[in-house]
Amino acid sequence: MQTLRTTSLEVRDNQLWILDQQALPQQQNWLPAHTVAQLVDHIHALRVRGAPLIGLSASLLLALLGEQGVARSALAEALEVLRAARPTAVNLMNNLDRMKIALAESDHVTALSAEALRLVAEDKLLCDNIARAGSALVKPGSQLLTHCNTGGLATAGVGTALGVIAHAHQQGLVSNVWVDETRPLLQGGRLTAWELGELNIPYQLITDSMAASLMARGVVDAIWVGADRIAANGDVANKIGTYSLAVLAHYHGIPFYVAAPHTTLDRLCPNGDAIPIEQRAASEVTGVSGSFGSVQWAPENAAVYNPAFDVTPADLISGWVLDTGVVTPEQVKEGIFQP
Ligand SMILES: CSC[C@@H](O)[C@@H](O)C(=O)COP(=O)(O)O
Repeated sequence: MQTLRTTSLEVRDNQLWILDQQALPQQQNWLPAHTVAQLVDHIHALRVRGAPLIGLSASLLLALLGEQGVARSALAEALEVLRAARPTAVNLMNNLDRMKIALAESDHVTALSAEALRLVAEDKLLCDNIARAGSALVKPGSQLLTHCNTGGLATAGVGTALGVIAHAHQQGLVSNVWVDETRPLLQGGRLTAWELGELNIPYQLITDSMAASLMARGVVDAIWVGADRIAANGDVANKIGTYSLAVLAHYHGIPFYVAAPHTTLDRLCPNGDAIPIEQRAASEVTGVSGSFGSVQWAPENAAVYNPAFDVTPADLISGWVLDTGVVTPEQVKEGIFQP
């Protein structure tokens, strides 16, 4: 396969490499993702993360394994193992559905490579379209608040919600970005802060619990988040903490926007209750670990509840900003996301 490089994925010497998103921003380590076991381990550990990126990494690896001569039956098994790597983000399943069709073609090796490269190229375009559609909603001088990481690290392009913010900033519309640190794994504090710094976009990092008082002070003009799955009724699963922001935004009369590619839409999922929510290890809540090592502050054997995502009901969402344009609450109520 041709050499390919995004912010956090690389195909070099016919092998897949990933930028370790757990070591960022202190270290920029490119790690091999040459086997299914390696990639699944990276996905579990969130070294590869973000709904679009998970799907793209799995598709590229399948294509590369095909080129290396792995048998069609073994590729089919690999596809199912990859599909189960993370349950909430539907982009993984959507991308692998397309790879499965390629796998069934007579020249499956060529078809898999072409499809994986097409998915990467498409994702870049989807991000650009989302950024353009979303920035039209940003008012001059805005202070925007975002949660988790939805930038170039999480996609093959400029990102989703963060792509909107970056595009709006280029147009001179953004005066400040409030970055939720995003407990427990700190994707905001580590990754979004790093990306905004690289892009020279002014931001201030806050702990998640500070968002309410900022809204009460009137210094948040809009909230922009990504999505891991959008159900047919418009409910959205996204990083834990998103729902609290939506409730706060509703109370304070602040617009709350979800930005995502159409690959995040699951028309067959009727509502948020039907979205599988990943439960994660207790150690993520009892302490913190990273390139600096590990610290635990909770008592040994503390009982922990650690869902990775929550569901924001459609009623709290002001607009779904897709690559196809802005979808309004009225359109969602009329059934635009229904099958
Ligand atoms: C463009 S990324 C969209 C979502 O995947 C993002 O908002 C998010 O919740 C990521 O969660 P993560 O657990 O870091 O993969």
